[in-house]
Amino acid sequence: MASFEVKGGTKLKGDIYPQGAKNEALQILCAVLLTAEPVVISNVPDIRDVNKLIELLQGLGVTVTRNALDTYTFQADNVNLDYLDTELFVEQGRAIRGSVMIVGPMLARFGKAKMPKPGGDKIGRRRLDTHFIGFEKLGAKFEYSSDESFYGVHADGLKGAYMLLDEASVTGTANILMAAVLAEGTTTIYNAACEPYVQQLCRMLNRMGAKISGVGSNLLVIEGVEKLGGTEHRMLPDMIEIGSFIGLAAMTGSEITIKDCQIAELGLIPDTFRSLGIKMEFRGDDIYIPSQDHYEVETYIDGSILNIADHTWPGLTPDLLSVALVVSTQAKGTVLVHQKMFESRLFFVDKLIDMGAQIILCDPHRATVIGLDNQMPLRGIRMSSPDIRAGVALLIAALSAEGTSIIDNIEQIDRGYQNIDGRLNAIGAQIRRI
Ligand SMILES: CC(=O)N[C@H]1[C@@H](OP(=O)(O)OP(=O)(O)OC[C@H]2O[C@@H](n3ccc(=O)[nH]c3=O)[C@H](O)[C@@H]2O)O[C@H](CO)[C@@H](O)[C@@H]1O
Ligand SMILES: C=C(OP(=O)(O)O)C(=O)O
Repeated sequence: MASFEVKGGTKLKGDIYPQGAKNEALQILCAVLLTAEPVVISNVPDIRDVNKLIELLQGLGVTVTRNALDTYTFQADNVNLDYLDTELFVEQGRAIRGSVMIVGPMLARFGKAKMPKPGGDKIGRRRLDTHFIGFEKLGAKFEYSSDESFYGVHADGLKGAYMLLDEASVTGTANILMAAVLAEGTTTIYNAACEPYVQQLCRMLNRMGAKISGVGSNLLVIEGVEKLGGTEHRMLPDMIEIGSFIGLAAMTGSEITIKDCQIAELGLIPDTFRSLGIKMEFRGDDIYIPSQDHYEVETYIDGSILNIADHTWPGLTPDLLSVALVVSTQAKGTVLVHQKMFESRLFFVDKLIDMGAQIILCDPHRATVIGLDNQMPLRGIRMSSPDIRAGVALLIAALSAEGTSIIDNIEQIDRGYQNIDGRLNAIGAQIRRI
């Protein structure tokens, strides 16, 4: 288990480039299984979860060529279905959440797929019913072994169908979509998730020859095709990383320019941080955050307390609530943070309380943060990162704190943030990997 030693209290200054989007990458990489032709993907982040998925694809027989640091060619012309029965596959599948999205493409192209209960953050219940109900609607037979926590599907041929998803699951929508593109006839997915990750997947599949309309909405209509071909795809910058950098700049009083953000794809993210009083300017496609000693939380028109809550897209992604919460600890004012989707994602606040933050955890989903207005800096402590986003929130807290902090279990941060210590040290942070 690796740790970060973080010397806090230093202002950072300079330009930083966001990596390619982790959650998009996990979908896009699974989509390479839909064709025997080469698929070239660029802006691939060099992070643990993505690298593990690439290893899994290699295990399945996909030829992977690294053309440049962030660019790969994938060719799935010799997929080995027996690999699904190996212990290595089970181990790789269990390690990451994104592995579940091999099921849709495998089912569509080879008529069968199986999957151990996937990994990912332990942030509450993470059911997969939406995925498998969707496959069943397309005509697949579903089997579940509760002893081994193994999910399996098989079909002689998928048939298009109408479905109203029981929840707008991000990975569920991607998975069903990847099965439906090769199904016979028309599939309609209503209550589809429409995060930029899913929109990007739709655009890529259409370039491969799929016929998907309604991209960006919660009603996707897919005319099945017989075959898909190769394509080239570039990943969007990681919107969660961009939000994390905005929070980091505010909390440490740093002047930072986040480069090439594809601002049009960020939805409510900039305005959410603005509502905490954080100033920022859009300069072309860069986000410039000036050094600010104070930031004051907005209240609503009727004077009531600001509420930052997650929602399916185009609402605020749940993956940024931990960062919004940590930034609120030094704002002027009070914020109610409401994590609706996951019930175990706010428990990390006990570490912030140990550092001196004023937070009341109302229940597993809600925390009230009473901002300290930079009158009392947080104190460095030893802590452990429970999940990827809490981990980065703790890193931001440690960079703002007086004294030295140790953050253990940084493998969680490495799951989704590429060389975060190196990149932040380049603009003045003092982070040592120990
Ligand atoms: C690899 C990947 O892409 N992971 C992301 C993906 O996970 P993932 O696709 O696993 O998450 P889902 O969208 O399926 O669901 C997330 C949680 O929200 C609940 N839920 C979801 C939709 C809904 O309408 N109502 C509802 O209550 C689900 O029950 C679940 O507890 O989307 C999540 C929600 O944006 C993000 O936190 C994860 O980072
Ligand atoms: C919850 C997350 O990831 P995963 O779904 O891979 O666990 C996340 O990216 O914040």
